Amino acid sequence: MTDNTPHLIESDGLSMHYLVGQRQVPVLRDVTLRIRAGTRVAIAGPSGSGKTSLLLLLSGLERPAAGRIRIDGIDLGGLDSDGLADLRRERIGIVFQSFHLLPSLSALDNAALPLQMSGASGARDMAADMLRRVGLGDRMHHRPSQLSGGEQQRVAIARALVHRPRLLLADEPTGNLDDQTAESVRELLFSLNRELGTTLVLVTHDMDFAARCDRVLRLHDGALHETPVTRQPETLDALPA
Ligand SMILES: Nc1ncnc2c1ncn2[C@@H]1O[C@H](COP(=O)(O)OP(=O)(O)OP(=O)(O)O)[C@@H](O)[C@H]1O
Repeated sequence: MTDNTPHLIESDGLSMHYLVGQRQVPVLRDVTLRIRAGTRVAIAGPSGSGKTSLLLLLSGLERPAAGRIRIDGIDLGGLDSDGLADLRRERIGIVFQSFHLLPSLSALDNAALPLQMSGASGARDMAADMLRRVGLGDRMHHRPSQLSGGEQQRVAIARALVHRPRLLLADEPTGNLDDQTAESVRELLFSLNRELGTTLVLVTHDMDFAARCDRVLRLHDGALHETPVTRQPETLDALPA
């Protein structure tokens, strides 16, 4: 990967607010962002600074009040809600802090769900392959209640990656896990980034986790600042812009 690697995410002048009654509460202001394909980027910042809101914009689950977002060259502003759903189905995986698994389905059926919903053939085989990659080859037929928190988060990661998206957005993916389990999920996310080339954008309060990414972006009062990473990046020839 070099400075010539294309940008997977390009955003310019993003602003966003929530409406509380009649009042507009600003959340993001003039956020401009470039993230190169295949890199690992952490978004840090105090509680309420807009981290989750930024992920919602990048996934097309919310729309900005102003500004532009391109994912993999596609302008999100030009897509209607079906188009945004297609974009997510094809190119984006999302992992939340709470795992959002369907309790009545096995790990295999949970992981296969996005592919089954889009009518893809071989959904269960692809889900089984992804569950093996996340170390759950022997837990495929367990329901979420029969799995540990770390295992449930692995199922959620397998589900987010089963369609081989170019971009994985993860919102506090280790926030609900004990230290040891959190470390295994961090390792897993980094190894999948290396193996599959998936661009990883993660929101985290954990600065050790953030420091192991290629870049750390910090949100403060809705504005974005880059924090230099002091270590040598593991996967890049040069730090991406
Ligand atoms: N649906 C909503 N309606 C109104 N205000 C909202 C809504 N969602 C979030 N907010 C407000 O927007 C601001 C940013 O929220 P956001 O969840 O993006 O922050 P965050 O940095 O992810 O916080 P945390 O680290 O606590 O998860 C907060 O002040 C929050 O109260």
